[in-house]
Amino acid sequence: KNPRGRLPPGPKPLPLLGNIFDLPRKEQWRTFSEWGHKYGPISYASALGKSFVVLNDVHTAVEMLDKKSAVYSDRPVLMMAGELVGWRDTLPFTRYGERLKETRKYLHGAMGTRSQIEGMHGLFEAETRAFLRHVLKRPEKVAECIRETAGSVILQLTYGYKPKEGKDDLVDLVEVTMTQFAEVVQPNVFLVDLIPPLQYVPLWFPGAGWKKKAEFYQQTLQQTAAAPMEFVKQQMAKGTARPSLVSNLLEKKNDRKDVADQDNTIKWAAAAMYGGACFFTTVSAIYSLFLAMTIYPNVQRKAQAEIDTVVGGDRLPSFSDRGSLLYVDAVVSEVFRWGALAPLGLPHTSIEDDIHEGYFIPKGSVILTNVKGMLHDEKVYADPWTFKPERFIATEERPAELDPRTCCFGFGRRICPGLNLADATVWASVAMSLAIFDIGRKVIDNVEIVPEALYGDEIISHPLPFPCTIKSRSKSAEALILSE
Ligand code: HEM
Repeated sequence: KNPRGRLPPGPKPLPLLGNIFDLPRKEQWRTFSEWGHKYGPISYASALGKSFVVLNDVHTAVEMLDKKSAVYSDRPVLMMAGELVGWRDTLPFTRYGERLKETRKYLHGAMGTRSQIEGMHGLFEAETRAFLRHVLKRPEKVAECIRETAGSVILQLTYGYKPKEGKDDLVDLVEVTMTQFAEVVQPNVFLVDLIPPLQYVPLWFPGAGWKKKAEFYQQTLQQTAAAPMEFVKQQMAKGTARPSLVSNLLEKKNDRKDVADQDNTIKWAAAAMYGGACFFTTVSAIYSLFLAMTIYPNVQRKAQAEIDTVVGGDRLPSFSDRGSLLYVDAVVSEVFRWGALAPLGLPHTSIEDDIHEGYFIPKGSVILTNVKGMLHDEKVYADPWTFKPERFIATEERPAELDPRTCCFGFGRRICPGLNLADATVWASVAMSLAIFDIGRKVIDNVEIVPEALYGDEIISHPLPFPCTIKSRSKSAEALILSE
């Protein structure tokens, strides 16, 4: 028994090893949901001397991570991805402290307010129109078109850099870096994550191939952060820079402080924009829309009927219509809920001991939020696995169900700084895609294929590739995007 208080309930630990065999390796959210049913909203496990606290409901996560954010806003140390490859320099993996505050301030200054996001509406609309044109030409490559568009939006906002259509060196470099990231961030794959002293093994040591890999990936990451920053500096020197997050920050830079240090902070703040957090989540949200529309044709028809009534057929929906397109808005919310793009959010850690609801939470505990479980909790969402935007529209018989934004963007001082941007880009994709396209089921040998809603098991989880057809709704719909 712990002298400081009772630990939260959880699976029974083994001597020395703790719960090493209880901690799931795959689809962790599923096991964590079972713990939620068995042990309640806070459960506890330990392994190799580390404490893990799993939160299974929104209320508890808000009470701990929002209301006690000074205690719960650190991140765990990731040996391979963070320390050796260098991802700790990017915001999602930055430890709690001054650097975190400064970087978040930079990002908040660039995309934290309504008027800043409104300033980006033109870009979102133009890029979404280009996206629709690309999909019309290559409907079977919709996933690729989504990635290209997300990359283009983020690179323009961050660096004023418009990638070349087709093949672009910077986009390619970013993709390589992100693939390397996905490999090194997986838990329990690299031994050094379990046995940290292995980091001191020299490069020449037999079996230290993983260390050479870390060094190589580190160079790629450094180059990916530095190259676009150099691009902006060169454009600024020539006087041809387009306004962007980086050009603004470089102009406003406070020269009283160490300039090199500030350049470094700006470089990594910018890298956080197109790093995993922005890119993969947006891509997954938009791909989830296409998946949901393939499975649920009635939802699609309802959204299209609303667009036809409010907007008509002779123009595309724009942000000025958002307030009148209630059902479309509900589709956006349902994409965030049903898709649960970040199934466990990102882990927080506590910087001091705490007592919460009578339970002792030791300093350094890794706090895992079961966001996917929260978004599919049948106590909160009726029929949670069905894509049903109506749930977010109150009727006389029942109130609207809980807005998924209360948890899908995370909590406290680590809450997603891109949430307004994400909401706006996803809205544009939903409204404009449904105005122009009919997304339908593939027919093979006279059999209609209804895809299953299957998602990958990564930190940011994507729908697995699925068959669908995408056709323009009419010649006049086509003309609206081709006339550009
Ligand atoms: C499309 C939907 C998106 C979802 C569902 C999402 C979700 C999340 C979640 C769950 C976290 C972790 C919060 C926590 O630790 O409690 C996070 C962090 C973060 N997100 Fe997003 N995100 C999205 C889009 C974006 C976009 C578009 C950007 C960039 C423009 C972005 C940038 C970030 C960054 C930089 C962090 C790390 C913040 C920190 O560690 O302090 N995200 N996001």
